[in-house]
Amino acid sequence: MSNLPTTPSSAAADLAANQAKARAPLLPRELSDDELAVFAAVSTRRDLDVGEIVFQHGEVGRCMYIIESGEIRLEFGDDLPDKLIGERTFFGELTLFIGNHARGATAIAATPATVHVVDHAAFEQLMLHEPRHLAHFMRRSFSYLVASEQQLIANQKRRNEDLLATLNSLHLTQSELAATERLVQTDELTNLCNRRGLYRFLKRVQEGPAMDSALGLLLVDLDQFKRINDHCGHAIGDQVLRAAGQEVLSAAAASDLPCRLGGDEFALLTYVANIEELEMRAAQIASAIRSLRFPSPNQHLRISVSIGGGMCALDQPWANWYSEADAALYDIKARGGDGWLILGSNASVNRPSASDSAACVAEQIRP
Ligand SMILES: Nc1nc2c(ncn2[C@@H]2O[C@H](COP(=O)(O)OP(=O)(O)OP(=O)(O)O)[C@@H](O)[C@H]2O)c(=O)[nH]1
Repeated sequence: MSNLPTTPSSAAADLAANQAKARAPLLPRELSDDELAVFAAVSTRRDLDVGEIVFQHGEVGRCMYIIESGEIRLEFGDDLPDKLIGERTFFGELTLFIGNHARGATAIAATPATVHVVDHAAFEQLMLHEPRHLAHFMRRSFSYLVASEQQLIANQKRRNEDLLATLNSLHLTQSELAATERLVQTDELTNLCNRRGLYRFLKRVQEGPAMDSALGLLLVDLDQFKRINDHCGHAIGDQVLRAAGQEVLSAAAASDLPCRLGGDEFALLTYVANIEELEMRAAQIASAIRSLRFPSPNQHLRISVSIGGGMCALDQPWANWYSEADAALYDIKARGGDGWLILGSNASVNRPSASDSAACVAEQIRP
């Protein structure tokens, strides 16, 4: 047991300090003069060197401490900030209230310090002889604990809200990124995939697992489209491109890739059972586009297309079979267009049926 000693300073300075202390409101965990005297009367004093451990995190506690002089650092771990506490402050009190309580922090002397150690026997003495002081001390202590707990819950709630906001913004960024990615792969005029989208699809096809059906490629190019622009204007030209794109789309199944490569060039990558089915797709596109009608200065404008195609040898680089389909397209163009040529099929150059081929764009817009 001990009494709190006075610090070795002048009496005037002590008085001023005491007056200042008397005026300043107590911090929640500071003891009043009365409380200090009551606890000092039943406690033992312990001197600590810098770095000396008072107790360890997780250790079962037996005593509470009051700092007479110096500073103690409480280390809570788990990314929680340390706390530096000073003179008159009490800590480790839960062990007296609860008994066999595991310490929630490690307490270390941050400076040379002296503490009062209040053990269970001392606490029981106080219960008998100083119940009023003890009740007041406990009420204060509980209020502090409840407030800390509420603060902890509020912090947790705020952290959860922040986390939720971060997740939401991440989600938003992801959808924006996905939308941007879709946009850079989409042709503005027809809404079909553009050349960039086609290359991504080809890469996916070659790197992905093998499919049951075979892949065929059709390259579709409008005949003499430049003349449509020249004679009917760009607006009609755009209308023709949109309508032609729609017909390529109509010939595609959900797993196929219809796209506009640029200008008046379209492509269809399509899963088919065999080359005959690929040929049927080409015929469907050619006659559908041939059936389209547009207003023109002379009379109703008819258009035709040339289509080159072939089956895709997926064990070879895609550039190989792409250039073969392109060569077939060039071939049909060189023979006057308005038809399709599928490499490897029995038929050579095909043309739309006689009923469809009554007119072509060149004749329609000839002055
Ligand atoms: N209206 C319109 N025209 C376009 C667009 N993009 C490209 N063009 C035009 O399409 C025309 C394509 O001309 P060419 O490549 O010579 O093709 P073509 O006239 O069909 O000739 P062939 O293919 O040999 O039959 C060019 O005049 C381009 O200016 C577009 O988005 N809208």
